[in-house]
Amino acid sequence: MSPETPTSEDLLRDLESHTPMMQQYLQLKAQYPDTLLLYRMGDFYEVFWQDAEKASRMLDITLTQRGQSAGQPVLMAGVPFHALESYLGRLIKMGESVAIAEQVGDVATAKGPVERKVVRVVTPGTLTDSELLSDKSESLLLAVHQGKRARCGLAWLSVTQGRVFLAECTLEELGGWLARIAPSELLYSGGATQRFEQQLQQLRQGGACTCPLAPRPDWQFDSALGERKLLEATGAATLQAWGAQDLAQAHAAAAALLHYAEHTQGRQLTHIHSIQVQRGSELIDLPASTRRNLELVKTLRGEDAPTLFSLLDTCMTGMGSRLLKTWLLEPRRERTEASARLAATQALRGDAASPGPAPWSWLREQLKGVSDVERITARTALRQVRPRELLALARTLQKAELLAQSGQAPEPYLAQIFNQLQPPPECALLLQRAIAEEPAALVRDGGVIAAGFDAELDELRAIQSNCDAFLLDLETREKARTGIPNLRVQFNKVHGFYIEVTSSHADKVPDDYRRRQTLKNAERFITPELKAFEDKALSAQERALAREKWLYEQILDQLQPHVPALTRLAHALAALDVLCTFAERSLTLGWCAPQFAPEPCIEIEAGRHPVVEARLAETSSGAFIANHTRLHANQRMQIITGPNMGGKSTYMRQVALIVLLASIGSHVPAARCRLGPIDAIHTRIGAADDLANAQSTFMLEMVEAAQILHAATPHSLVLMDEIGRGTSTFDGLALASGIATHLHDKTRAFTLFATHYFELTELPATARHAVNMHVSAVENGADIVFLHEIQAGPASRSYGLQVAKLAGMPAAVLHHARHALAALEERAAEDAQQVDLFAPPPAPEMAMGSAVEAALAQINPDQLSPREALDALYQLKRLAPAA
Ligand SMILES: Nc1ncnc2c1ncn2[C@@H]1O[C@H](COP(=O)(O)OP(=O)(O)OP(=O)(O)O)[C@@H](O)[C@H]1O
Repeated sequence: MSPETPTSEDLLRDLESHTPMMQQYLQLKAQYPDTLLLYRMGDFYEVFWQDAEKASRMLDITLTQRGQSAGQPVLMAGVPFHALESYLGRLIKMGESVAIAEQVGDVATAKGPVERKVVRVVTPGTLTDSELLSDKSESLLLAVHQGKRARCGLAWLSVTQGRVFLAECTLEELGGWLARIAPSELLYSGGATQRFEQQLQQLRQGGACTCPLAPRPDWQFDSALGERKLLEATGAATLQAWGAQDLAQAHAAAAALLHYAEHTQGRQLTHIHSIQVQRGSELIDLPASTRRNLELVKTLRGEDAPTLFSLLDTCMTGMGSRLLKTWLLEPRRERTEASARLAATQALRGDAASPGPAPWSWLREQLKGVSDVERITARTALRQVRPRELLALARTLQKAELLAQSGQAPEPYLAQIFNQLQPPPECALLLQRAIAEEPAALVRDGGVIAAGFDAELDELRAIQSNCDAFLLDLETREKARTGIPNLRVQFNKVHGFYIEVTSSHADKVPDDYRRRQTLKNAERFITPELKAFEDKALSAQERALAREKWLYEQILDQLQPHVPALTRLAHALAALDVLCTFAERSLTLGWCAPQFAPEPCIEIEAGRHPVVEARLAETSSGAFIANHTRLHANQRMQIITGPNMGGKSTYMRQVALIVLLASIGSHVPAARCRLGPIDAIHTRIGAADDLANAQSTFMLEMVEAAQILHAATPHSLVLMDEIGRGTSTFDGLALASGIATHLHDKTRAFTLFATHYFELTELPATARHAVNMHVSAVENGADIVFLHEIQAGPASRSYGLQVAKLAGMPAAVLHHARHALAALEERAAEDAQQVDLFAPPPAPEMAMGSAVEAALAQINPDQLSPREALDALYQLKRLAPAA
């Protein structure tokens, strides 16, 4: 921003001295100080001063200077009105918010600048336009409240859904929540402490969320206000129905959330009909690192494919794709829902022996072309819906009705879905009757309401289309009445309708003809009947348009009560779509139904990595080798060794993916799968320098490993891939052995521990719940052939040099390395003094005189009130040795 360019506050101070148009602009801008304000001027949207500089930089549009206002040169930049959506899309992608001021006054009657109003505020987290939204993902707005005692309140919603989500967590857990919710925009209080704000920024930089952070006024984060707003939005008397009554911190966040959402939409959100409270303890924990490492929805390079989601998502509708993504990222620990989905999928797969297409295939045919009922419903509630969307909704409701009737499903979960597919009858009927077959894109263009819906509109339209017939009819009648053979009834724009009689027949003109215009050889007349017709015809078009607009508003009014039922219907369509997808994927990819077990276990027979398998098939690079996994209460850890490129990472990831797929109620890429309770999937795989956060590869590795050791439980699945490789061999080995021992003895999580430190294969000798596994490879002369089979026992060697040869390492380097390796192995054999890596260490020494330190260690500053903090300080003072 150029330092000379005045800010809008500077300019506002001198409001009176600006031109009337700039005064109007500045007054509007004052209401949206942090938002780029696009100001409609004729065929352009203009931005001024600092906004102009910003927009010109971001959109690469020309910055111009035109005239002066209050002695200041006016800096401006503009975009053509017809290209607005594409510019908006770009700005939103860059995290910018945009307010759009349209001309709302009458240009003809306005004195001074035409009245303008901000009609829309488009922000990354509150998008509703289908052109700006991705079909396959939600755009979520999240508000975070800094509560007392290091607690946070969270409230989030997608404006295109009818549900608000609430949660509360500790400050430490916030990163995990942000990663899980993945908001498009995050609101926090401008009154939050500096430390809290820094923490948010750090989480953002650390990749927990990538969206813009927007501070909002502190008063909006008010718990009582939030509770009231939630009650108002849902129309409920109490929040108990959703178990959302005792969440004061989350209510405070909800207050700011709803306030902001309403502010951007310019109206109350009337389509919020339910609240969902999310408790961390109900979901299987998938930390950000796990989502990333398992490439659930993004590849490690940040692309959309190939990922688990891209492989799974053959949904027929955007609603289905979005729901599938939600299911995938929010697996539940409790298995009732997953079991219901599995039973439904089984029913949809059908019976191979029965004739005709399988249920899933027939249903997917019906789901083809189904419109985005969820978003159309939200846009209806927000009164932003376009005529063609209503037509699409009408057609989908017809389809849904057919589906509802066809679905005589004995399977209870499907029966419940089919039940909800029944559209509200009056709603379907209303839309069928009201909307024309091929409506114009916008109501203001007319031709939106169907013929036969409204008598008055039909009459107005009839006047326009029957004009010619009426005039011919009148001409015939008048010719007969007056006996003037060349009498003509005509119309021109200046004089309107008239009857023209040549001068030679002037004597036959009847008394009721009034002269309108005299020409050289003719006279033009008007009659009371023609005058009445003229009045009707000339205003008919305008009146028809006005009538259509009014009727459209009436239709929107009548649709409002159906919004909850339509939201349910949308959800049922989406769920049906995902379940059909589960059935299709299961059959196409040869997956099996998992079984849930009450006791701790992960048993997989012939498991495969679905994405690697698909890629091998695509590139015809051979078949994927299936592998078994057996983990249970007495065998909780596998130490996996074997050559580079042998398939260790693939194997570990496939176990995690199978566990996740089973947990969401999908079939899994295996011949058989039995799964006990799971509360988290932790992964420590690979390492990428986190330069943004100033963390080295090794530091990041240790931070992630430490987090896992703190968070994992006996019901967690932990993948550790080559821990310790980022530092010197001894440090790395020592740390790896410590971590493996801790996971085995203390955490007792199901652990897959891949390593190149052969020393670690000694662990199972003393750790009774650990076993050695290795990926097989065979040597073929100087080359190596990977078999990718997981077998019992430790690997014999690591084949690093052979892999380097495969990678095209120069022969001279390999020659050198072979010599070096031989020398190293010889020396190692000579001083092969056994070091017992797994011998228990002596108890850590208590440092002398550490009473102060011990007391300090007990203190958690985030959980102290100011009073308690002061007391603690006095206590420390007392403990400190006298100086
Ligand atoms: N079970 C399998 N069947 C067929 N091909 C496989 C299998 N597992 C792995 N591969 C192939 O081998 C490649 C390397 O696998 P992976 O990355 O898992 O090896 P790794 O043992 O972890 O190697 P490193 O120790 O170097 O990390 C994969 O990209 C895949 O193409």
